[in-house]
Amino acid sequence: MPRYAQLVMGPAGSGKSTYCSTMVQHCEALNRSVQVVNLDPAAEHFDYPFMADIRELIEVDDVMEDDYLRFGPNGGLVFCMEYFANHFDWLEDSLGHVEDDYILFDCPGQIELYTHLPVMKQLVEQLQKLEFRVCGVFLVDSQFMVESFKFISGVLAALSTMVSLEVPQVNIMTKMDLLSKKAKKEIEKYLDPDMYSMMDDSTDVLKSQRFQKLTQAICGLIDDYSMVRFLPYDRSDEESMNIVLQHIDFAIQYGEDLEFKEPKDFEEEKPSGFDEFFQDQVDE
Ligand SMILES: Nc1nc2c(ncn2[C@@H]2O[C@H](COP(=O)(O)OP(=O)(O)OP(=O)(O)O)[C@@H](O)[C@H]2O)c(=O)[nH]1
Ligand SMILES: [Mg+2]
Repeated sequence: MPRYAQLVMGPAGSGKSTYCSTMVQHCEALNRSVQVVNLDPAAEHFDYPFMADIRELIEVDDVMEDDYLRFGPNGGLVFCMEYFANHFDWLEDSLGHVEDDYILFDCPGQIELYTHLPVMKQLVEQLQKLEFRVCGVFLVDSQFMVESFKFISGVLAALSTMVSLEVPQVNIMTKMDLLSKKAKKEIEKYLDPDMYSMMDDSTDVLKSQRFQKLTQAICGLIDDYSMVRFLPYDRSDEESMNIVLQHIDFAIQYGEDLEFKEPKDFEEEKPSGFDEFFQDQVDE
């Protein structure tokens, strides 16, 4: 039986830890058992129970305080993640070998982890070795998406993660509950990839014509290939959480194995029936 994993990624403060805690509560209400693993060695506060915590292995503060290493917070985090990649046996021991389990991995917010460092890809490969079906969940804060050039940078960050990890990915716009009615309407165009090329920036931030043209050209490219789309995530709206969960479940085929059992049982009877029939014919 496979196991299921969501890698919850995204820029700093995009709402990854909040997503994990609200998703666990949502799943509990649906009678589904979901666990969380903290992979952020700099994390301090959690409002969810976790099954494993990377800080048992290594913590950013220890790396920064080390007289020999002398890292700052970002370099320290990269060091921690590389150390983690060299000690995946810790992860294997912490996860155990429970079939059919469903785990959310709360990742750190440094964007370089998703764009060019190899550690996330190594983590995906390790999880696949442990029989996990992995779905990337990339979070972007909806507050930053109201101007088109900011939206493009969100799209490109999501795209570069998708390309480097090579697993199905669901992109999510978080904190929708903070948007006003007007902003919600405004943001609808960002939720429909067919509209990307038509995006027109109404703010006067984009004064340079060439910058505007570049934005439009990138939007056109994304639109032509329908490469990236976003789902809204509103933690105060069960329906929006359900839609996100359904997309992820579909991407990792959660529950498919259960549906397979019935037809298999039915088909197993058929061949033996045919065999008996043909055996009878031979006997005659
Ligand atoms: N209103 C609202 N606030 C949110 C939501 N998601 C996150 N927040 C707030 O945004 C802040 C950052 O959220 P976190 O969940 O810690 O974000 P994160 O991505 O885990 O941050 P890092 O781990 O530091 O990268 C917190 O103050 C949260 O309460 C949301 O859906 N709605
Ligand atoms: Mg966090």
